[in-house]
Amino acid sequence: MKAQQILRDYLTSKWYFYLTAILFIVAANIINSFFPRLLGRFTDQLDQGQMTQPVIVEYSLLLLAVGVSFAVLGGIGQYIVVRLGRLFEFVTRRKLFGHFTTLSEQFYSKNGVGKLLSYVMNDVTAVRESIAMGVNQTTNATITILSAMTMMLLSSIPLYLIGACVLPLAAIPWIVTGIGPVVRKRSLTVQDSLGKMTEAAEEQFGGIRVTKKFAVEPIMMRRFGAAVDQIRDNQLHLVRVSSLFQASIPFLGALSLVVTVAFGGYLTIHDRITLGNFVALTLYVRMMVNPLQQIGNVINTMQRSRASLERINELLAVKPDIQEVESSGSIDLRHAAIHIRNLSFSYPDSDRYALHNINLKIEPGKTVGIAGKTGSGKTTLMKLLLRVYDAPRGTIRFGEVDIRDLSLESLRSQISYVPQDGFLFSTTIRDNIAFYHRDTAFDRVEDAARKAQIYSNITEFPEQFETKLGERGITLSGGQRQRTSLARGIIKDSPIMILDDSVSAVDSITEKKIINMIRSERRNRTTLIIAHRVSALKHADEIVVLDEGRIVERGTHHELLAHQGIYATLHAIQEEGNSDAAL
Ligand SMILES: Nc1ncnc2c1ncn2[C@@H]1O[C@H](COP(=O)(O)OP(=O)(O)OP(=O)(O)O)[C@@H](O)[C@H]1O
Repeated sequence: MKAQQILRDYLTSKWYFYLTAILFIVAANIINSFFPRLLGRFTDQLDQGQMTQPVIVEYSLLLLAVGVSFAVLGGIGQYIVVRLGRLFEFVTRRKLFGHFTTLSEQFYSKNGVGKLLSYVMNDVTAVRESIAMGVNQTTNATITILSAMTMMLLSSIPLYLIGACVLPLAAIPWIVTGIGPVVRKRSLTVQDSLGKMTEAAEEQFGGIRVTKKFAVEPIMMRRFGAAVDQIRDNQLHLVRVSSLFQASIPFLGALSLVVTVAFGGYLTIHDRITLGNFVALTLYVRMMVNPLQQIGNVINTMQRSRASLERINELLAVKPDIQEVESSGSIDLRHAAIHIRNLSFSYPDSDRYALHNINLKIEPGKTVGIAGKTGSGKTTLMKLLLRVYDAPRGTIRFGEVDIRDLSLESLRSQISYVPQDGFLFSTTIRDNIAFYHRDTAFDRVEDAARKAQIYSNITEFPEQFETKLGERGITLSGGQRQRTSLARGIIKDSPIMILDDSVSAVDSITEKKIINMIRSERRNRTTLIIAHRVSALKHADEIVVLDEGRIVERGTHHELLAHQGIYATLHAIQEEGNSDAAL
């Protein structure tokens, strides 16, 4: 995507509104340029002793008409431009958010949430400001300068005088092109450090509970302080150069006025120009300084927002890691066996295999338990089944269809994945459980809550299922969160269910009830259970044990106990724990 793509598309789609706004601003400025001319004439009549009461009234009304027309027409033009700028902000944020939803886990593990927020907030605002300002002030300035020049040329002010007066202003474009790129570069650094600060803030707020429990607030303050200091340094670096830029333009304006007053004044006292023309000339030169300053501001802002625009466009150009093939289709996973053949996988930025040569066939309707130490690859295997990451082609099939030939919608809508720490949204418990279909009947929500053994907890809250969670509501305990997330998985009622350590935070009695419920609910439907506790796995049709990414044991509970390997050791330790607890 080209650097200016999103902006160009927007401007092209709204060109007629922009044109209307520009016409209003042009008309306002042309009318405004009559101001000095009227005052010049007024001065001449005053000078020649022709001033009468009706003339004063006439000039006052004319000046009033100029002022009102300028305000009304300019106001309308400005309103349209500002409105369009806001619309751009809205459209771009929606587009960015829509794009974020297509990007994969890998993208999010590389880009912190704070950085992405900074794109959506700071960068979009910077571009919006620059378009509104750009159109408004550029039109204002260009027309004011052109009409001032035209008016000067149409009056009987000598050309050499006009030339001498506007000469200092000619240096402005030279300054603009010289300093502009420096402003842009420094502003890119500022935006980067703003992104880093948002990222740091996001992490600090996210981890505030841990920080407090470890009483390490000073360390966190120092770290955050470092991010803020970095911004200050970068901002000052930018301010130095942009202030120099801003200050040099009024200086040149003042220089023009000095020339006008000195040279124009000299010619006036020698009767080479009229007093009225001298007044008009001074006003015209004065009138041109502001627009020139505006042009400088616009260019300054544009340079800054260009950096933001580049970042937005780069982000929109990021392709999702997981791509669907054009011919992707859907199959009914209820009757499809899962075939995993010679599957080896390493994460994109890692040089070691997370899974080695996995071979596993899961017949439809069977329950498979997966055990293994932490880091042995259990979740990775599940991520590959959900295509959070892509497994090499040919290594995972559902029935006869390669996973890569299935549409993501078909695959993911038929798998219910319950992670160990399911994220709950800041909405009601009901909406969290009915996440997959918000309009699910209430009795089904209640039923799922009962099955997940969370019903009685929910009904104890004053607002029961309508209780809000998160920032504006209550905080659930770890075990309650896990069971709410389990209810969300149960209600989906999918052909395949994956419980990824989903009952690790509940007590053994509740775990037993949940496992029994899963066994009866999911009879004849494929279920994969990852667990560290043997009690959650022992009823599975087959149990596989992973170690360092390899399947090292497989069989039923009894076969594995007889095998006297890792599983049997795990069982022995846990049994011992239970009997210790019983003593
Ligand atoms: N996004 C990632 N990028 C790189 N390496 C990863 C990523 N996620 C996991 N790993 C690595 O892959 C290996 C397997 O991790 P995985 O999460 O599958 O283990 P696990 O068996 O599910 O562990 P646990 O029981 O603790 O959940 C680990 O060495 C881990 O560090």
